[in-house]
Amino acid sequence: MPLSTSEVLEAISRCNSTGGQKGRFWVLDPVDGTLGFVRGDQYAVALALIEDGEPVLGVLGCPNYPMKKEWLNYQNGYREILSRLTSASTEKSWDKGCVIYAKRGSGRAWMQPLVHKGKKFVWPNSARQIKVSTIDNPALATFCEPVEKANTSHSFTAGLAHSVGLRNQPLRVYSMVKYAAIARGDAEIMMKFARAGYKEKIWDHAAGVVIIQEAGGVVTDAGGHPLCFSKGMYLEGLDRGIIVCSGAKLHEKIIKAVDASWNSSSL
Ligand SMILES: Nc1ncnc2c1ncn2[C@@H]1O[C@H](COP(=O)(O)O)[C@@H](OP(=O)(O)O)[C@H]1O
Ligand SMILES: [Mg+2]
Repeated sequence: MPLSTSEVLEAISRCNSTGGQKGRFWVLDPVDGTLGFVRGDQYAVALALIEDGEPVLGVLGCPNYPMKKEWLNYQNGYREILSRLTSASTEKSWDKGCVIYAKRGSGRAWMQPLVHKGKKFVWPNSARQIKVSTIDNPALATFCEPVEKANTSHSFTAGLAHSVGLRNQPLRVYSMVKYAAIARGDAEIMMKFARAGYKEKIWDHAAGVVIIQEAGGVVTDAGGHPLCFSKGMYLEGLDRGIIVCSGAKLHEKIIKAVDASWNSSSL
């Protein structure tokens, strides 16, 4: 039986899990990419179920995911394009927003439109399976990274991109929509190198990790180790940064490039 609004709110307010290696709990980031949200750009509603320290279910609601991948890019003026389109008579046909989800071990990740134009949604309806990109040539690959300079080192990733042979400009996107973009095959790589001392939170990654893995991709820290969701609210022991790739070949190249350039970086 579905829960009422007040029952859902009551359940959310309990929020008493401290995480850890045992047990089952939900991780919710109600607005991931707060800056993207307030700027009318990309943001995500991210939900994951963690069982015995492993994310087993991931759901990403991406209300502003655009029709064209290029419009994800903050610097391409997505907001301006969007406002021009929505102010014109095309508003009704503007098709944006999706929900992406996956269950661990199923080998499948799914995407469906966020809005069903009044139709009752009976799964699978218009849900379709998504897979990561098959591009493994760095010259053809696109990498994503946070928009905010404060959240990652753009100069370090520019150096990595150069040494690996990535030629495309980075796709700078707010929030876990970056994970969604890779799961959908709209980009091949995500890199995030936060400043020393910043501790990544489990709710900023858990849903994305399940979705990427089930869509055929790889998520590790910069040492090539899986992210650890069993030590409470932080990704404890994270080695330098987070690397998400559509496949093992690109992933290996990035990890090697990080090792080669880390000591001479100022991070
Ligand atoms: N100084 C910092 N370095 C790295 N990440 C940070 C940060 N400050 C905040 N963040 C995290 O980065 C998330 C946004 O991701 P991105 O930079 O990829 O758009 C924020 O999620 P919220 O917006 O939910 O707080 C926040 O958890
Ligand atoms: Mg967040």
